[in-house]
Amino acid sequence: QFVSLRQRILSAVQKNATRGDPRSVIRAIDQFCSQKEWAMNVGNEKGCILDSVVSEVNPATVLELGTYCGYSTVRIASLLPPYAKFITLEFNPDFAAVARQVIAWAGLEDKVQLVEGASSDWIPKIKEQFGIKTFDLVFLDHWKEHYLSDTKLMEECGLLRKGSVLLADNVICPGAPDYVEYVRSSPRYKSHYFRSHLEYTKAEENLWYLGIIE
Ligand SMILES: O=C(NCc1cccc(CNc2ccc3[nH]ncc3c2)c1)c1cc(-c2ccc(F)cc2)cc(O)c1O
Ligand SMILES: [Mg+2]
Repeated sequence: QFVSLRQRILSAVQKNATRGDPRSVIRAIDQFCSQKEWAMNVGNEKGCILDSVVSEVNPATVLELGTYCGYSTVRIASLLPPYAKFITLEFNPDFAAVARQVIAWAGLEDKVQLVEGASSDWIPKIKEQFGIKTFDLVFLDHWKEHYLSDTKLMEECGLLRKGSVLLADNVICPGAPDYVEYVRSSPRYKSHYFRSHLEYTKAEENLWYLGIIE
């Protein structure tokens, strides 16, 4: 019968990765997606940039918008200090179901809270629901047309502070032009982009890094 791509990714992890070993989970997904079927994980090239930003910020609080199969979730969670609070938001229940199992296979289920629902519903509730004041790091990797509205919503909800770092995937492909325009022209942001490639391809891509200066 039909097996979805996300199920095939999960099977590749369960077959080829060692339980409790996050690096083997990342390697198994990257091998599957570069040798068998493309999937929209951030991938290893951009993943290394993500790793360096996480290590540099060394965040106590992290928000990820767009869990998908949990690839970037595992990369981030494996680098966090033990006291860190990490929330990842996924709208699609099927993606969330696979991500939970991938995160568990990596042995990181205690490091991250996967929340199912829409960012616009959840962002206003995060402070009270999770006891979080502001986020040190936000990784945007969900619907590209929601990057700008959700960034503004996070600002309005007081979830960003001087020094908060937003890291946005796919600002070129598929692209988030309104978001890039807004943060580049806003005096409140110091922005920087990392040249890279679309996951598992040679297509040009950028990861957009911005520090909130205020
Ligand atoms: O579109 C993308 N990803 C977002 C996405 C996509 C589908 C479903 C969801 C459902 N998950 C979801 C939704 C709303 C949400 N609100 N809060 C959480 C949350 C979670 C999310 C994407 C596409 C490409 C790509 C495709 C094709 C191509 F040719 C080149 C490039 C590459 C990427 O790296 C990408 O990240
Ligand atoms: Mg992406």
